[in-house]
This record gives sequence, C-alpha cells and structure tokens, in this order.
Amino acid sequence: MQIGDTSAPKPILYVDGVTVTFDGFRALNDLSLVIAPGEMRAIIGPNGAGKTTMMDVITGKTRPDVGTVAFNGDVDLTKLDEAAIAQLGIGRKFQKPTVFESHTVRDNLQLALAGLRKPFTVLFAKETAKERQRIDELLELTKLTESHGRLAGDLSHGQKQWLEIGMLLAQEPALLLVDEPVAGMTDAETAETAELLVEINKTRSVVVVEHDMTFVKALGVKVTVLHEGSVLAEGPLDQVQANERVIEVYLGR
Ligand SMILES: Nc1ncnc2c1ncn2[C@@H]1O[C@H](COP(=O)(O)OP(=O)(O)OP(=O)(O)O)[C@@H](O)[C@H]1O
Repeated sequence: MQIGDTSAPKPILYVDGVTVTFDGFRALNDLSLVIAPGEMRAIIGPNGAGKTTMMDVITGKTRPDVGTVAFNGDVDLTKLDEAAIAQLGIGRKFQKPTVFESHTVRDNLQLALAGLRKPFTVLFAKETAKERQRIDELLELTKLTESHGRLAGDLSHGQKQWLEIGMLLAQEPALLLVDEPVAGMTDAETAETAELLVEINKTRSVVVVEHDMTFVKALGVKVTVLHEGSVLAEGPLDQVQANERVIEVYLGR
C-alpha cells in the first residue's frame, strides 16, 4: 500500500525499509510493516530478532539509518522526539511495571489522567465528575474496581501490569504498543490480559510483542514473525507456526 493511495484507509502505522545499525550490526534490516487503523498485531520472533529495536524506532528512542516510519498516514515519526510522539497518541507499555507503588490504584489513574499537571496539585485538586467517570471505567476495564483503594505496591504482578495499561489508556492513545505483557504472569492472569487487550482493541490499535504462544493464540490476530531484523512471515498464528522457515528459526537449525 502506498502512503499516497487515497483509496485505502491510511495505515495507523507504516514502517518501510527501516534499517538500524549498531556498530555495523543490523538490528533492523530493511524492515517493512503496515498496521491498519483499528488493527491489533502480535509480533513474535526469537531473541535478538529486533522486536525491541522496532518499538524503539516507532517511539523515537532510536533513529533509523534509513527508512520511513509514519503514523496516521503522513506524520513522519523519524523527525519527532519521544515526548512529541507520545503526545501524538502513541502509548508504550514497557515489560516491567512502573506504577507509583506508594500511591493507591485510584491515585495512580488520576495522576495519569492529569498527565503533565504536577502530582501534588493533582492529588489535592477536586476530581471533576468527568474524571471520576473515566477513572471508574478504567478501573472496571482493568478489573481493579475492588482494589481501587489499595496501594499499587501491594498489587499482584499481573494487577500492576493492568494498572499501568490503564494509566496509558488514560492518555487516550490511538496506538498502544505493549512489550511482553504476560512475562511472569500466572496462566489465569495471562488469559485475562488477552481479554483486556481484545477489549482495548475495540477502540484503538494495538501492537503487542510477546513470546507466550498461548497468549498470542488467545488474541486471535494476525502475527508478524521477525528474524534478524526483517519480517520472516506474516499471517494467522496457525499458518506462521506451520511455516518451514519459522520452524527452522525457532529450532535454531
Ligand atoms: N544499543 C545497542 N547497541 C548494540 N547492539 C544492540 C543495541 N540494541 C540492540 N542491539 C542488538 O540488536 C539486536 C536486536 O535486539 P532487540 O533487543 O531489538 O531484539 P529483540 O527481538 O527485542 O530480542 P529479545 O526477545 O531478546 O528482547 C540484538 O542482537 C541486540 O544485541
């Protein structure tokens, strides 16, 4: 699909011919990937395939040597810094949870909702009815309604991950990037996280990097397999798992 093609909906994310080199080593090698608006895509690939580097390029943490990275059709992300990209509506959930442990669940969401306002002002300012409603919605979505008054530091690992996802949603990203969300989760938490992402995907695009195939299967979305910085295969999970080249890469043959 061409960026200038007016007959097709503009991709929410368009990555074309991206190469990133570290000391001569190609972490991304002519990588091309298109995410449609409203799509959820799962990215898999062996260690060192370039998954994190790809997320870094999208969020402006790493600059490509060459290639195009465009958001919403025509916003050139390679010209923007991390703060500007976040502001545009690209949220990133890193692997480890980074919630404010000594604040309650509700306060964490309130801080996220307020964004750039100073934390002290936020916690002592009166919550508007609209803010309260949005926080209640986020609590329900992340299954934290009953835990709203608990300190974030006392939550289970899975709940902390959900809280942080809720905090990112408070900023209403059009595209949510999620890096290995179920690492360290119980099977039940993993299943609930898949449900959560499916629900989130009803209102925004999602790109999720994950090694856990049970989780990826539960998402039921198109999968992109990265290998040595390029796309090795793309399609439904069953199809890519049956692909000879994918099997070779995963078995290390
Ligand atoms: N800042 C850096 N300097 C040098 N090499 C790097 C740097 N960042 C990544 N690399 C290398 O680039 C390759 C791709 O790394 P990347 O972290 O993107 O892979 P990944 O698919 O996310 O792997 P994993 O599943 O292990 O997280 C690796 O070989 C890595 O060692």
